[in-house]
Amino acid sequence: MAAVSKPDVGDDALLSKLLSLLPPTSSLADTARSTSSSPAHSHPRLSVVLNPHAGARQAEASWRTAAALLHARGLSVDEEAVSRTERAGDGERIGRELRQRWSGDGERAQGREVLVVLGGDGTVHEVLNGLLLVGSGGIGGGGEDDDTLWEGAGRVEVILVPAGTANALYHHLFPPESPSYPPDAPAAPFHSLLSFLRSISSPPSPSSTSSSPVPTLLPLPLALNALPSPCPRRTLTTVVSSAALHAALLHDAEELRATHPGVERFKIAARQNVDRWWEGEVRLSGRLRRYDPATRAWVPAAGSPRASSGAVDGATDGDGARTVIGGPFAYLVAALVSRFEPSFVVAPFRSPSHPLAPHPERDGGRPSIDVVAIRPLRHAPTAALARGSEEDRRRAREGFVERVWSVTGGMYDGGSHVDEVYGEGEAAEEEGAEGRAVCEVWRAERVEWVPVAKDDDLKSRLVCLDGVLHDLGASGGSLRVRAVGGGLSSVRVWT
Ligand SMILES: Nc1ncnc2c1ncn2[C@@H]1O[C@H](COP(=O)(O)OP(=O)(O)OP(=O)(O)O)[C@@H](O)[C@H]1O
Repeated sequence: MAAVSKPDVGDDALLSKLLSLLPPTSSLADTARSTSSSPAHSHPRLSVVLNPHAGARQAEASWRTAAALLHARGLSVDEEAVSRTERAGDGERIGRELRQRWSGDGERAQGREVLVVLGGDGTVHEVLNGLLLVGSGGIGGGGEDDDTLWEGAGRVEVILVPAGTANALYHHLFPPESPSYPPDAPAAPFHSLLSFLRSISSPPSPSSTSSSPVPTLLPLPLALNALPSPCPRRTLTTVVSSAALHAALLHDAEELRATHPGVERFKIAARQNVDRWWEGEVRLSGRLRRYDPATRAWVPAAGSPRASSGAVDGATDGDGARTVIGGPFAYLVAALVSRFEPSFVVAPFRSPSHPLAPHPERDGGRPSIDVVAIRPLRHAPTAALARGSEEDRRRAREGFVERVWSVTGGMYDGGSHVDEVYGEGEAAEEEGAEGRAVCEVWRAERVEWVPVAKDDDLKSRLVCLDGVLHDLGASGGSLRVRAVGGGLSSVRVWT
């Protein structure tokens, strides 16, 4: 990083507004240099990855604003430190190259690396995979535990500038319903950058920015996904691993991208798939809990699983509980973040400010994933109908659609679906409110999805990893997901 001439400022009024949100200081670079003995303040080196193709193609414009803001605070970025993705998948190459540069001998092998990512979730996903996933690992035999994450990850600080369509990770970190992050404010895309700049400024004066959120470096939640033969590979996720409706609708939504560039394409695609059910089972293990709508708290899940069909195993494996959840499923996601769109809150307990959020101390430093599922056969009338003829089963699926819409309505209503319970006599298993939950939520360390794969039905086998679709194949392959990160050695993001 070196100071360069003042970049283009597309919108001076916006720049002034952003500067007014920062504490006054003569030069942040001076401040950073003068306090370089402290790791938190050591001189940061900035690199930028920009996806010009993401979302509504606003990444270049956002970068002009971000660059101007950095420049105004004495932290300009050389053009050679800015990488633009040139095609799909390019983010991974750039992430790999950054790791190689940062792991070399000399100065770059230590100290802070600040990475500004301008794109959507897909861009973040690609860059982090290239940056963090090292070694060939092995999925067979030793399982996904053979994998290694780059040991230098703890030196990397990410600044997110949302430029995609959904920007789930960004809105998870800066929820638009929070008074601190009003979605229509000019600063809305720059909260992460502002936090970083606040962190290296002199302490705020009592009158200046006392209402600003305290800048925090938050470890990014990550999961390692192992895909089966014949194309075994590992992928890191930062948002979601999913199957069933979520994966199927993303498949159809991709075909709608050209005609419907905004998030409405996801709703159209959901309507095309909402009456489908997915056969298979989910295996949960590690530290395992289940949400109880009666007490609005986590309860231990071992010994208390209730599946509508299929095997149930509540055994303890020495590393926590192990439970098998039988299908069919109408909805199934393993979420790392609270939401998949700004106000589509699928896993509310992931939200950093929620009382049931993952908590490094309470969780003993163990990372987690929240599994959110809808199993139609937990609804007694639906289960009764589904036991009949093929035609009855079709009617059962159609009849259950309104339940799925009701749950997704709750997702758009701040995440209220987690407290939706069946009425008296409606639940297939009457075991208190926990048994009557329409939508089940578990928190686990490891999740395995074992679908009943059908040769002639791609959607029965599809999984979605941060928006990227994968076919598990027709030969009985499963998706294994393991929570990683969340600790001191993780990549962290400015919030
Ligand atoms: N120059 C490019 N041309 C075409 N595609 C690109 C280019 N650079 C990156 N891509 C691809 O663009 C895709 C979309 O990017 P990204 O996911 O960041 O935006 P989005 O889909 O609009 O947002 P979100 O994932 O937040 O909904 C990525 O899958 C990436 O591989």
